[in-house]
Amino acid sequence: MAIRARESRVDDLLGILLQSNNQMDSSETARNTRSNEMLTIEEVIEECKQFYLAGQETTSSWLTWTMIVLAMHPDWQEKARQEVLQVCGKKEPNFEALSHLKIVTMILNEVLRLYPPAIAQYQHVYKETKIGDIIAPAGVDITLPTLLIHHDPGLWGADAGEFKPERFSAGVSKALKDQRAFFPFGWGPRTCIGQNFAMIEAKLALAMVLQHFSFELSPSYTHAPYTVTILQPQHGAQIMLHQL
Ligand code: HEM
Repeated sequence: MAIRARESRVDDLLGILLQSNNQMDSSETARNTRSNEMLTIEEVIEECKQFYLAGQETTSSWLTWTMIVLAMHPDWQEKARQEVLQVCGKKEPNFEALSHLKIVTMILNEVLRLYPPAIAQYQHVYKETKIGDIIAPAGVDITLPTLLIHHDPGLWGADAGEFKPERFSAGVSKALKDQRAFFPFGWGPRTCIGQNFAMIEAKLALAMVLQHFSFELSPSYTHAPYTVTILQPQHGAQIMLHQL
């Protein structure tokens, strides 16, 4: 994918995300101050639906892209498998073991960078907000193009389009100069509430696949990332598994 963000706008766009989260209007504040009250049963039902919708396709897309990318890069697949076997053997990984999977975490972060399930994030401006040279009037909707920013060579280097998990070898904070440019789960007070859960889920699923199978792309696979709400492989992910 040849994707370029207009570099001069990137800082402004990132700033908008932070500032708009800090400048909630009175209705938003009122919503937050309700936090001590009991939820109604309808609100509990809506929260459950939200968890289901926000938590299922996103993690499934993440794991699908991870399988595709590791099938394309057998060297990283093998490195990840060796780490899992060293830490967990063939036993089902427990929480403690998952926290020691450094290479797996680097790979998962790099997949989130290249294939963020949520390709953009949307902010509504409640009251006029000035960020740098931009004045965002009340009522404007702002799109933060996560996918473009995650692929921007100005932020990530000339190899921004390449799968290089080693960029995350010292953690997210050291992967790039401005760590606000990596935001697969959003940012600020409304950041994804499920992100730690999702990371555990993805590590567990990937570790168990690596323990028991090697995998490669089928000749019928065509690389065509596209979005219908979530970033997905347009023609499916045809992957051949070989039991180990
Ligand atoms: C790869 C997995 C996931 C990705 C990429 C992802 C991404 C996101 C993003 C971008 C947002 C918007 C944040 C913002 O506006 O700043 C969000 C919000 C949310 N996510 Fe996730 N998410 C994932 C997994 C999950 C899971 C597993 C759950 C629940 C079990 C979940 C529950 C939520 C909820 C409830 C919100 C709304 C939070 C709020 O408005 O306060 N997400 N997620």
